[in-house]
Amino acid sequence: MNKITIPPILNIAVEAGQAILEVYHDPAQDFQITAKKDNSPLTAADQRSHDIIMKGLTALHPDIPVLSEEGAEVPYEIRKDWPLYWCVDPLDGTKEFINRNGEFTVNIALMANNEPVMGIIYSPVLNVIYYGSLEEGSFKMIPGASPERIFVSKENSNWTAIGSRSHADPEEEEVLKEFPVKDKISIGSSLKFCIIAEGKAQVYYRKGPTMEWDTAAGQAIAVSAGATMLNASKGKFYYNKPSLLNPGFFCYSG
Ligand SMILES: Nc1ncnc2c1ncn2[C@@H]1O[C@H](COP(=O)(O)O)[C@@H](OP(=O)(O)O)[C@H]1O
Ligand SMILES: [Mg+2]
Repeated sequence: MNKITIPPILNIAVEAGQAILEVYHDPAQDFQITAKKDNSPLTAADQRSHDIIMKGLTALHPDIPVLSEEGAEVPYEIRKDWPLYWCVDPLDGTKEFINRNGEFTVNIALMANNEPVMGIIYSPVLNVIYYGSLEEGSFKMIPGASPERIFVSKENSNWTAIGSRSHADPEEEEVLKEFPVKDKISIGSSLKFCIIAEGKAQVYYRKGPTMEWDTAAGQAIAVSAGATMLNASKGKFYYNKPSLLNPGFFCYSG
């Protein structure tokens, strides 16, 4: 097996993000929206990003399987025995992409024994990469520039909560009362985990549904920067479940 290192994966994420941007900035594109099973919009950009990531990851690591939102469904009976796999969301924040507000990301996570151990998130519009591994910590980088190490906030009071722009649940406010929250901000996509990782917000509570590929890379980056990820009952947050639908969760500083 080839040694797994982060830099070539960063290049794949940036290449995928640039392909997304070509669609995003094309004024002739009406995004060819079709309905997926969960009714979220599917665009040409999702598919282009998926193809680049699949090609890139399988060329680098032909022996590591890929579970992608845009890939074929893999039966639980097969994936349950994977010791290592990539969990990929080629374009997270499709609603934000369609609304052209820039809040979408490319997400690649390495899963070892069903835990996110490495994560890469690229925001094509911001042209910023967040990445991290449990071994080496988390970083923020403009492609081609030097990476900056990032850490969660050490703030004990005056917390900022971060939540979904398009899928917030009114009951989230209630649960957030157990944290010292003073402010609330909303943003689309896995950027929420990155903002926790760089200490600009302290808690992300999500009541409503997400899929495993929405959280895997973000969890790896946030946890590698010092955050805690728990399910909504404060238990362990599991991956590679028979259903890839996530329960509610908390991701918070410390
Ligand atoms: N009813 C539902 N069932 C499953 N996942 C849902 C969902 N509604 C939203 N999501 C997930 O929430 C993600 C968006 O989160 P956010 O609102 O934080 O940006 C979506 O990612 P995609 O945009 O990649 O489809 C989608 O996977
Ligand atoms: Mg997603």
